[in-house]
Amino acid sequence: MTQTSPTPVLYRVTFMHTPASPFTDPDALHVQEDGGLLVENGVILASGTFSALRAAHPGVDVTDLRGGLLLPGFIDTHVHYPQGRVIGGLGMPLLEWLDRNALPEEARLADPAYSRAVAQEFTRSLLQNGTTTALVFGSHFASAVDILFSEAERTGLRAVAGLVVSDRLLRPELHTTPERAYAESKALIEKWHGTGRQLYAVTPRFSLSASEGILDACAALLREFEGLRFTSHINENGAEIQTVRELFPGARDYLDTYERAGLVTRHSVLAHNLHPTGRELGAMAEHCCTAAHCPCSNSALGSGFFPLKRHLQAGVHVSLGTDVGGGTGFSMLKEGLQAYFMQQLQGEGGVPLTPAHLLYLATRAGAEALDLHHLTGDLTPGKVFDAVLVDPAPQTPLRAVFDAAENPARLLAATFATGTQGDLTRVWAGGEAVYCRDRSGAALHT
Ligand SMILES: O=c1[nH]c(=O)c2nc[nH]c2[nH]1
Ligand SMILES: [Zn+2]
Repeated sequence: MTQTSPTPVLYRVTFMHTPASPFTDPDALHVQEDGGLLVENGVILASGTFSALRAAHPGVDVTDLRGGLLLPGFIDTHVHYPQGRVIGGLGMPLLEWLDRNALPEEARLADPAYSRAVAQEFTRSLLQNGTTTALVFGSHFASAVDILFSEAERTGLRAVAGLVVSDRLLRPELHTTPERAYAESKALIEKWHGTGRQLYAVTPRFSLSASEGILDACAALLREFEGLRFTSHINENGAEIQTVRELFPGARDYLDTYERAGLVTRHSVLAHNLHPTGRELGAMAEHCCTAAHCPCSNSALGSGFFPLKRHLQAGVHVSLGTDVGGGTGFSMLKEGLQAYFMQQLQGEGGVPLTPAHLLYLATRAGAEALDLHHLTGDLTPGKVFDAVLVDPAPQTPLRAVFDAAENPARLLAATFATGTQGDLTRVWAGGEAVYCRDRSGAALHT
């Protein structure tokens, strides 16, 4: 990634963010109309009204973004790098979808030329959608994961990613051994963990495809290296859960297959968790791990409704993920809206989500899940300037709402309800403009 400019810039724009959680703090949403954000060396130095910041910093260059709405860069906590080209495999439950749709494509990433093209599409798709940090489910091939990290670092995406490891029940070319999984992961960790914006996540695909030996190899890596993250899948689909039960007769439940290997910690993010037991929720809360909720995928694969209320009541942290390609695209706006829909559809059993909840789930909740909230996830001074500008073009549905809005809260609600990638015109990662589109629709970066 190119160096950030050391020259300070004062951004003039209405901005919103959630430095706290609306699930616990009714005043979590901060709205600054005609705001100012002073950014230097990629870091936010000061924030407030534009007039106050202008008075305090009269000589600083101003970038005028009035007419738009600035939000923190989105944080997608579950997205599969090798699945961008198989979005849209509708009409199948999880295990059939894996066999017929996802795994044949994942096998193609053995070819470095193929994986480079896919990595470029993937990083571009995330940044164009305003996602500046992602917990990425990598590839089964170490060469493809190396290429992903180099593309992420080149484009400015903060990727928390790793080699996906499995040793049974997928396809032979996607299987490895505990020894090879350990050795290849270690080499990637030594090269990429903490390099630039990149971090490493130890990633067994799911217990269905992982022997105890490979889970132990994952645990050895977590013990050996500081600050690694851990991610996998859990409790997504009835047939999957039943198979895991048969494969681990000694385990109390699905979570226990990871827990007894020492894989469930503050740095663990488990995707889905649609069908948890009370014990699993209690243990997840105790270990301070996160459930990544992926509502578009859950709908597309018919996997079920996410029991958000039970997670919150148990004290389990929840973040949001697109789960491309089980999910339907890279938009965290669409994902937030689908989360809202699915809670609405549960009636009394659902949690009524406000636009503040959706913004929190799409930004700060992900930063907390990844233990990166000291760096990103909101726009308070001291944070890195990871941000996205919503600035709908004239004569578009969202522009009509923006122009008519009587208060800024309407802007946020409408952004989630009807905003698309086409309404996002600028994205910054670490203060650097990593995506920029002019009013004609021409992409100027990435
Ligand atoms: O939604 C999912 N997508 C996947 O690729 C996958 N692999 C295991 N379990 C999974 N669930
Ligand atoms: Zn997934």
